[in-house]
Amino acid sequence: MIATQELAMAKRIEAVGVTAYYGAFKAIDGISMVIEPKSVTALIGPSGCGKSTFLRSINRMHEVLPGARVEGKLTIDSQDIYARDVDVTAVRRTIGMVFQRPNPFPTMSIYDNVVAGLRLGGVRRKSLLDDACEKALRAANLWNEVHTRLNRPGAGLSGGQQQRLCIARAIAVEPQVVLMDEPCSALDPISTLAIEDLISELKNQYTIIIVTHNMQQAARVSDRTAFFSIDKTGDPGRLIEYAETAKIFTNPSVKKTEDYITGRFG
Ligand SMILES: Nc1ncnc2c1ncn2[C@@H]1O[C@H](COP(=O)(O)OP(=O)(O)OP(=O)(O)O)[C@@H](O)[C@H]1O
Repeated sequence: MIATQELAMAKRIEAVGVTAYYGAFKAIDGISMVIEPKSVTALIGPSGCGKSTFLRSINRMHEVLPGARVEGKLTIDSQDIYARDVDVTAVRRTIGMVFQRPNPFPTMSIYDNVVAGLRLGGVRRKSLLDDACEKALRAANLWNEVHTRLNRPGAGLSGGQQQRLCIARAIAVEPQVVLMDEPCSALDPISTLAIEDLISELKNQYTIIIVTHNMQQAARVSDRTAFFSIDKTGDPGRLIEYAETAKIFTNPSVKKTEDYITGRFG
């Protein structure tokens, strides 16, 4: 069994032949890649190529849908997160996730949102929760804007602030990996830049994987970029090219990558 403490040290992710299904439909096929610790990896590609499916395979969220399953191997620092004796809750707790639309718990205060995961994990002492709340909000660049109103509802913040609140909530439990599924797609350009700055800061501590449709964003925030694609509707998504972001955007090895990043398809 993977203990939380062991996972807390985990950083490097390796996918070997990861294939995911929704019922009989194969959505991604044979994805193999190594994601380095303390880096930002962008997943790009046309709609339906399986970026979100792959992302959700990494924290075992894909399988929560009825009929959905994952084959292949996914390891975090050599520990197989799909091994039969793995504690799935511990895996999910160790891998923070930020979604497309900010989704703070609507009836909870800002404070309660940030510490929700810690409370679920059994932390009760107020001083510990207070410290963790401040630390996470500072790390999410939100403390200065909200510290005088921690007891107000999280839903009362602007969209960009709500997304930073969701990032604070994700990092409060000190995961080593943070998955972000188009975290800026519902945000205005200023809030988007704030999140991008935040991602650049957070990578000093976390391994970050971000799905984005915005290629400028991938170019700005990521160290490595993985380009996924599908041949035609109904086919599974495949990893076409994975390399340093600068290489993908200036000198890709595969013609299909070049066609995509130059806007010729997708
Ligand atoms: N809940 C689901 N049930 C059945 N099929 C699904 C489900 N979610 C996604 N799919 C299918 O799986 C494939 C991959 O979808 P996925 O959302 O992973 O792609 P994506 O690259 O993230 O797309 P987008 O960029 O549009 O968000 C698509 O064909 C999609 O229709």
